[in-house]
Amino acid sequence: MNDTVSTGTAMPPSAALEAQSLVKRYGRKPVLEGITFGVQPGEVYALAGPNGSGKTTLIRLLTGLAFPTSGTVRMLGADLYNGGHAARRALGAVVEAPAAFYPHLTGRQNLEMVAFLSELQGSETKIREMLVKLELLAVADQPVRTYSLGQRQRLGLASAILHEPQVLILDEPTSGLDPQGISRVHEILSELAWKGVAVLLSTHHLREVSAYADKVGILGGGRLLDEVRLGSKGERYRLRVSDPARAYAFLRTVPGVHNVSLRDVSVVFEGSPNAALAALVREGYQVQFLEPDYFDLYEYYRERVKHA
Ligand SMILES: Nc1ncnc2c1ncn2[C@@H]1O[C@H](COP(=O)(O)OP(=O)(O)OP(=O)(O)O)[C@@H](O)[C@H]1O
Repeated sequence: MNDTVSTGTAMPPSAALEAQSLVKRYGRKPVLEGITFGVQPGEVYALAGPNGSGKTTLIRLLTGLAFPTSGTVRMLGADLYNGGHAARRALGAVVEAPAAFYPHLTGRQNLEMVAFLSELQGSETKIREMLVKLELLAVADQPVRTYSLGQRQRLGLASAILHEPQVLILDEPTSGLDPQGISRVHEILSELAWKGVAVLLSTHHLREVSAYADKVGILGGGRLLDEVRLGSKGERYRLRVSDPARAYAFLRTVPGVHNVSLRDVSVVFEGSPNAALAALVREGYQVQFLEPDYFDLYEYYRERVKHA
């Protein structure tokens, strides 16, 4: 496993969204087998997994659209299945995107309907703000049936976050969006997380999501195979040097250089690249290259799913 990430399924008690030992069977067919994980306030958690691994089923359980065979889901500490209103009030969600809307009503009217149903105060201003944020103002007064897929996706997100939920759950929020739409959604989700919202999304786009997710849960065969915490990028370096085994041992003694490891014929470390380079050159090593060591989530995922 890559050194820039850490894994584990331990769940601190302060998670805004907590799934505990979730099992789902259809008849005798097991779809999810004992899923336990949590999403903290301010965290973006991406669920990844091959087709049929159970992402949509898990999202349906987490949003109360389906019931588990056993296990619990808590939203801000309230039980989703028995706690009723308290848990659901905290939740905003788009499951099976794009969300369903009244096609003959305009985008604005659809949001008014959502605001009415969730008894939102001051909704006119909030709806306008949301239309601006999601870049839908120009089409706000057109019927939704005339919207493109990207516009529907953004309207779905608008309706999910209109009541300012503390937990946001989205099934593939960027599928069908163009690059500009994708980065707009990223910005919005990052901003919500920054404000303390716990965001859970499912995705097939690992390289895209690794740019802004804090954690990735890898589902495979109905189990949570791994959780990957994405480290701060650009702090690790990799170098190729003559006699890497000896250089590895030497770098471990250099001040300002830490967490040194040997990966194949490369030496990987954290800390100051200048300190490492100067020390190696001073000792007579020939350094062929030194570069930032970016963690490739996609490659890691492929290996993890292959060996599951
Ligand atoms: N209502 C159902 N009855 C029986 N089996 C079901 C039902 N819903 C889902 N399944 C099965 O559960 C498994 C997981 O399906 P799910 O849709 O959750 O996977 P997914 O990871 O979301 O897949 P994809 O990436 O293709 O969307 C599949 O084998 C699917 O056939």
